[in-house]
Amino acid sequence: MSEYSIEEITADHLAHITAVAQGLAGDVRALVDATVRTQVGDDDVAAAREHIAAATALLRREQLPGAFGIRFSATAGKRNWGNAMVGLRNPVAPPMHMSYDGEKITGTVDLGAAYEGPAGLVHGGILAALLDQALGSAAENAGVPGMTGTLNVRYRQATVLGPVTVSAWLDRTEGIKSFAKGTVSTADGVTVEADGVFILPRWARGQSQEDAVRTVGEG
Ligand SMILES: CCCCCCCCCC(=O)SCCNC(=O)CCNC(=O)[C@H](O)C(C)(C)COP(=O)(O)OP(=O)(O)OC[C@H]1O[C@@H](n2cnc3c(N)ncnc32)[C@H](O)[C@@H]1OP(=O)(O)O
Repeated sequence: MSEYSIEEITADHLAHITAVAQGLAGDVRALVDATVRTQVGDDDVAAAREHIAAATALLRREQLPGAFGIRFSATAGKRNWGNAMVGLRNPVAPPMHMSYDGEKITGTVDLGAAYEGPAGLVHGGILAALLDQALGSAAENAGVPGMTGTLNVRYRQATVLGPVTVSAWLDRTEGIKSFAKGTVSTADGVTVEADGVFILPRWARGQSQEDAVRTVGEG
């Protein structure tokens, strides 16, 4: 699949482009938060829009033909920098920071005003997306990656905007199907529970486990 590619880069270049991408995405995230919460008058909004249009035109000077995709390299491992939940250069991603402890995955994320659903609370679709990512990554991390087939989400109590922790782990596998579970927690305790089935797509079946992780995996 063309969205997965090999791109060798040096460690120095990786450090440089990481810093540039994180800086830009962070600035745009701050702009989104400022946009949701601004109370300035029309003139200031008009002036801000001119600046934003100029910045957009600058960035449009040179663009990828499509999405970032998922890139592999010996130095950088896997780069899913366009990912909507964890992508390092994607300002839409909150982003969720993932850490790995054996087969358990922990995602930490601070959800601000841009992720609101009910007043002061996190949008349920955002929570489902974070869980989809974490459960899928748990399956991938355990060496049994797959596309989300089914994701069941149970919202046990409201999730207040602010810091949340997403936990995920592989429950079991059945052939090409991986079953993962996870939770979202805040200071209030567990707010959401999820379980999902992740299925190796037909085109990836028969590959070695290593190849499957490099061509199906995303987390
Ligand atoms: C990848 C690592 C990811 C890391 C991070 C992930 C975060 C992001 C995750 C995503 O957002 S993935 C994008 C959302 N998901 C998709 O777009 C998936 C679209 N669907 C497909 O690609 C295929 O339908 C799928 C790979 C899920 C299943 O492939 P097939 O339709 O060819 O399945 P097949 O007919 O061969 O059935 C294989 C087994 O899976 C079962 N199955 C099929 N579809 C299912 C389903 N949707 N839910 C549960 N089980 C399902 C099916 O019953 C059967 O079970 P048994 O072997 O026990 O008989």
